Amino acid sequence: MRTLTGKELAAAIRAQTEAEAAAGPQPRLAVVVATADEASLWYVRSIAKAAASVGIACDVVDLGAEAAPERIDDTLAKLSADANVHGVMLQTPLPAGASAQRLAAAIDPRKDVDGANPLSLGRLAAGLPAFAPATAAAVLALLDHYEVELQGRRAVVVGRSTVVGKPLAHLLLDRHATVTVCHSRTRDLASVTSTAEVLVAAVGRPALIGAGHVAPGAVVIDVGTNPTDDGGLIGDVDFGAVAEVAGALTPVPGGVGPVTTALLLRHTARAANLP
Ligand SMILES: NC(=O)C1=CN([C@@H]2O[C@H](COP(=O)(O)OP(=O)(O)OC[C@H]3O[C@@H](n4cnc5c(N)ncnc54)[C@H](OP(=O)(O)O)[C@@H]3O)[C@@H](O)[C@H]2O)C=CC1
Ligand SMILES: Nc1nc(=O)c2c([nH]1)NC[C@@H]1CN(c3ccc(C(=O)N[C@@H](CCC(=O)O)C(=O)O)cc3)C=[N+]21
Repeated sequence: MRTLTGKELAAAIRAQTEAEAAAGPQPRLAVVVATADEASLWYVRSIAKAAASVGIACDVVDLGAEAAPERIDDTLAKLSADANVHGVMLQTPLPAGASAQRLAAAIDPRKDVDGANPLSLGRLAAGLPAFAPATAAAVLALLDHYEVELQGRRAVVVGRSTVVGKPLAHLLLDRHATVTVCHSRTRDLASVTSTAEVLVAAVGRPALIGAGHVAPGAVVIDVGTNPTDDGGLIGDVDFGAVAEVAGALTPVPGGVGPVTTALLLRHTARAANLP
């Protein structure tokens, strides 16, 4: 079994991004936050730290966990109109009553470095240039880095969120995989996932995917980052059990996560250099 780690790939992407960022005016990313969710805030801090390390300016605009949707909308619109800001990201989760899908429409698609605007998802589905959500792009980047063949192969994505599952299904289709998407209403999940040559879990349920869900030799990508009681992190895949069956598997932590952060910064540098 090959362990597909993401740290080295993330470092390589950051190095490239540092060079891209240095080639023009300093890129600036604005991260809009309206949550007290610890995992989400951890991600924001790691974005800020990684941005500093590659020469990208990062403003965290914290509106507080009680922010009204109108205020979030207004903030996104102002940042989208600000010529000094090249990338705008709206962090999830959001306060009750606020819809990420609705609010993200206020992000200028040219600055939509986490592919959250419905226009970005539509363009992705249509095969037009757009920023993909960094997490979905990270799954593709890992598969490419480890030279996993996609054309003609059976790929199964578990999860259909706008941030991960849906855009990822389009990216895999675009690479000529035969794609099946599963979700909470899927009947007999294991019977579907065990047909996958490439299996991606993006659910948010600790160790949902066990040995019985995986075909021998399959490539398994674990997007899940579920906090544990002792302050650690566990994926959607039961690593120990699936490692006995799979041909290749990403670890959590140290798999998709670091690549996600690196790609968000790459997108920001590219947004700053758009003609
Ligand atoms: N490493 C990284 O960079 C990132 C990691 N994540 C992590 O990925 C995971 C998924 O995130 P996200 O997509 O935002 O989550 P969402 O909660 O938005 O979506 C979860 C999806 O999983 C489906 N689902 C839930 N339970 C089951 C089940 N028992 N069987 C099959 N499908 C199920 C849901 O189905 P339905 O649509 O029917 O409700 C839904 O489509 C989380 O652990 C999150 O922390 C997220 C973003 C980035
Ligand atoms: N609009 C939006 N887009 C997102 O992409 C998004 C979001 N909202 N809200 C929160 C989730 C979560 N997320 C993570 C990204 C990287 C790691 C990551 O790098 N984790 C490290 C380890 C962290 C640790 O050890 O605690 C790793 O996997 O190695 C984790 C989680 C992005 N998210």
